[in-house]
Amino acid sequence: MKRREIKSARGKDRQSGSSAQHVMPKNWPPEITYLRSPVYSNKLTSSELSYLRATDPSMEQAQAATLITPRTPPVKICLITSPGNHPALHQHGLFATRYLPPGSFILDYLGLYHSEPSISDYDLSLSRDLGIGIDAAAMGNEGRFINDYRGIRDGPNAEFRERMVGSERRMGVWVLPVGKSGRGKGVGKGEEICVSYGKGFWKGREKEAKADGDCE
Ligand SMILES: C[S@@+](CC[C@H](N)C(=O)[O-])C[C@H]1O[C@@H](n2cnc3c(N)ncnc32)[C@H](O)[C@@H]1O
Repeated sequence: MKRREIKSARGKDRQSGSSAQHVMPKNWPPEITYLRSPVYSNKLTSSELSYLRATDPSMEQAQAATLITPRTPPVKICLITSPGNHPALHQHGLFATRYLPPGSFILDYLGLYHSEPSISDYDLSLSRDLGIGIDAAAMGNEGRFINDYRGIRDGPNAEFRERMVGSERRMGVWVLPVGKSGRGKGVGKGEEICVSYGKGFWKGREKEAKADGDCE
């Protein structure tokens, strides 16, 4: 399958092999490559590649109604300047540009599909069993700016869930469904989109901080 990667050029980008133009999202960092589809590490084994590109009929069926990927996701990248107690103050976050109903698809988390150990803050697990992750540290899309809900709101309003796009496995970001508790209310226009990174992410951070402290 041919991959199309978009390279930065004075804010406006051209898709290679196509005449389609794509304007980079506002506030996109120029040093990060903006992607519209995943990039595969050349170190992935053939069995890892077949997992990533396998056709899983049950998933395809389940996602049939949501397979159309909007060209421009309903999000914006914002520098967080307020409130002053936001835990990611002076970093960026991802915000909804319109009301997003419960259970709706927002965008895919794009980056480098790889299976090497990583300590990147932007590495999202795609298969724990195979050790495959999606690292958006050096390349990715708006998904890399989604913050964890802790310290921002009572709970997440979005979640990561796998989906198939054709025969390609992706990690999508979805608005939380209404759910049994009825807490999934959707994401309001202008509201920050937050997921749960999982306790493991923050435990790993604690360990790193402790190890750093031990060296002082
Ligand atoms: C995937 S990035 C999210 C985007 C990041 N804020 C940025 O501007 O690039 C993950 C990093 O964001 C920060 N972060 C995300 N959620 C956070 C939270 N709830 N509290 C503190 N830091 C958070 C942490 O530094 C974390 O390593």
